[in-house]
Amino acid sequence: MIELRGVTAARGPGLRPAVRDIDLRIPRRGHTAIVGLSGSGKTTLFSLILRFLQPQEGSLLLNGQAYEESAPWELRAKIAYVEQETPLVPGTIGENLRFSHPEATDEELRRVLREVGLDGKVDSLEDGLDSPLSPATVSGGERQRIALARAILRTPDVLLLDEATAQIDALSEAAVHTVIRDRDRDRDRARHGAVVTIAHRLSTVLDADAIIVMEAGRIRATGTHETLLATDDLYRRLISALRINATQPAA
Ligand SMILES: Nc1ncnc2c1ncn2[C@@H]1O[C@H](COP(=O)(O)OP(=O)(O)OP(=O)(O)O)[C@@H](O)[C@H]1O
Repeated sequence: MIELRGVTAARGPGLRPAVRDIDLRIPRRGHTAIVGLSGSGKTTLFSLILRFLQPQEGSLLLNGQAYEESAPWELRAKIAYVEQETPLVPGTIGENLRFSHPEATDEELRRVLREVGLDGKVDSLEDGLDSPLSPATVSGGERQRIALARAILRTPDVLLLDEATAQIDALSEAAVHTVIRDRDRDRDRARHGAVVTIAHRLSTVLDADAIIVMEAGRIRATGTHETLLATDDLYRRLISALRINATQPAA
């Protein structure tokens, strides 16, 4: 479980805090979605959880242990992060997938490629996993799927996913959701660990067990889709901005 206690943090020295007085508990299992307008502090929460940023006030804990008491690598081994704009390393598909886990076998790489629906594409390439990966040859959606495949090579305790805002193809979108929630219980990440998304799509928000609404650096409200729809005006506006019929029942 990740816990933030009274956390206030700025993005740099001399800057005003980007998040203030954050009290948040992310359960060990399940899907937590963060929503909010641009600049409300969603990415800053991820930076804090990843320890890229230190709080000015307050503290963070992972499974009851204060962040300062663990080595950065210990935290990073438990937390996987899928960025919105995934940096690809120059090299082959295999090298990109093995970036954090050089010891992974070809069989393991195939398994995660299958999970994100890229196995067919890789198999169709003459050199398979040894094919060079160039940012010019993969779409934004495929990039995020490669990052996701990399993140799930070893089951992380916490999977942080900053969902792509750019239009991505339907297959990629579906693959991302399947990784969070799979009909196959063994592969359902939210059943085995914590999945935290910065959600930019309706389907992701609807999927969440808990939703956090950020506003101007603070947590404005927390709840399920149904309770927030009934009680929170900003949530309703965010949902309609996602061009959704707010009365549509949760899928
Ligand atoms: N690298 C940075 N340097 C300085 N200020 C920053 C930096 N990144 C974000 N901020 C500021 O911190 C505040 C919170 O930004 P943050 O990126 O966490 O919001 P967000 O909700 O993730 O927004 P978006 O949806 O646009 O990514 C904003 O006022 C923003 O201008």
